[in-house]
Amino acid sequence: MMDIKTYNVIAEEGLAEFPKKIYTINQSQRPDALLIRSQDMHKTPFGTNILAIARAGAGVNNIPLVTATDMGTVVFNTPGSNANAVKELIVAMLLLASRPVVPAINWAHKLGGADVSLQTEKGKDHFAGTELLGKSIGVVGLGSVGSRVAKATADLGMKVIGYDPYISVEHAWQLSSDIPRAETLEELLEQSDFVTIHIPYTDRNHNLIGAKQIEQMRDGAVLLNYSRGGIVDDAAVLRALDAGKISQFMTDFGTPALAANKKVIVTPHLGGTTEEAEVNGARMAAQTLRRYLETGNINNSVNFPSVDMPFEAPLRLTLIHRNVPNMVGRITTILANYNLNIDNMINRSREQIAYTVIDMAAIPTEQFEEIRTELMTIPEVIRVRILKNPITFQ
Ligand SMILES: NC(=O)C1=CN([C@@H]2O[C@H](COP(=O)(O)OP(=O)(O)OC[C@H]3O[C@@H](n4cnc5c(N)ncnc54)[C@H](O)[C@@H]3O)[C@@H](O)[C@H]2O)C=CC1
Ligand SMILES: O=C(O)C(=O)COP(=O)(O)O
Repeated sequence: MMDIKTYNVIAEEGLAEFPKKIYTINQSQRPDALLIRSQDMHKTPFGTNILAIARAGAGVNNIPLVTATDMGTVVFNTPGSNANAVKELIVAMLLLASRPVVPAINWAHKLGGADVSLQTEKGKDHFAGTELLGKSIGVVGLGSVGSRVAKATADLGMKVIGYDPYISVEHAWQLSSDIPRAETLEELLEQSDFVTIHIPYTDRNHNLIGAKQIEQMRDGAVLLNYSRGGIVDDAAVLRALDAGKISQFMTDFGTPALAANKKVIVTPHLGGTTEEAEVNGARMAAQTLRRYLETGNINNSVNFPSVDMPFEAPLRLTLIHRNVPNMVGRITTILANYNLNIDNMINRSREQIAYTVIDMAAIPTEQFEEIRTELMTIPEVIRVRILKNPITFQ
């Protein structure tokens, strides 16, 4: 049996992916893997018993990736699972930035008496807005969310300009060729009535939008941050709002200072919070976790290489080790000493870490621990697992 520990609200549909015959959920003091959303894993200790952490969602800045990698803990996310939810919220926020719908509703609800319609017609002009049609929007980051935002806003008749110097081939294909791309962030900022950010929080992206970038924006522009706090320098934004340089800031990452400012609209980290996105993310995370725990195959990892080798032999050895020369030689020498014949093998690396998967014929279960211990004597080996093929193992 393996135990999955969860943090945050994880959709039942995702948990249902774990068959009760082989998994328990939140039952063990020493779980085998974690299934989380925004839980701050920098402040949540986890030990080497944790083989993997699956983040149902996109951002992984809540997970100490270097520590996890050094411990041999594979971290996954669920690319694109909540991108439509974020896109739809961005459309809503753009509309709210253009038309004072919320104050207008609050006003309308307070109206009373027999002449409500008279008061309505007399007062509604206080709530006149503007239209999105023909306005320009700069989309910073053209990944799963940004590419969808670019398409949706183009469909609304906005003039879209994108910026993503690191765009993946897959996302570049998804992006309409009609959407022009800026060479520099400055070029995007200078041309946009609205600027929306859809990039991960990394050291490099800390305060990507600061005082200098805000100065490059159009006077009266609207800024949206539905990526992460820390990507936008909130103090610089508040100064720019007070000075009238930008007109509104809409963010999913509130602070007391932001919430106290009338030109700021704060939403409570709602981007990925729809029923559909929660189910998508939980299912995808659970499936990815199961694949890794049961077969050792890796996809959608943010710290380990992808590996997809059909599990056909009775036994599979998986080894996480440092990416240094002659590892495969040293590993196979040990296996040869046990007279073990290799059916299939794959070795992949990603930066400092490497992953070797070896398929072979059945050996007695009693030998597992001895072989595992011997392989662990190689100093660069971090973790060894021996997986039984549930179909072929005798
Ligand atoms: N508010 C919410 O609830 C949600 C927030 N997010 C945030 O949005 C981020 C993006 O999500 P996805 O689009 O799904 O991720 P993604 O990985 O598909 O796309 C991110 C894109 O940003 C680009 N990028 C990175 N640094 C950049 C920079 N300095 N300038 C321009 N482009 C840059 C990358 O090349 C990539 O194409 C996540 O990392 C997460 O922090 C995502 C989902 C929900
Ligand atoms: O996917 C992301 O990066 C998000 O920010 C969504 O976070 P959540 O799963 O709603 O806590």
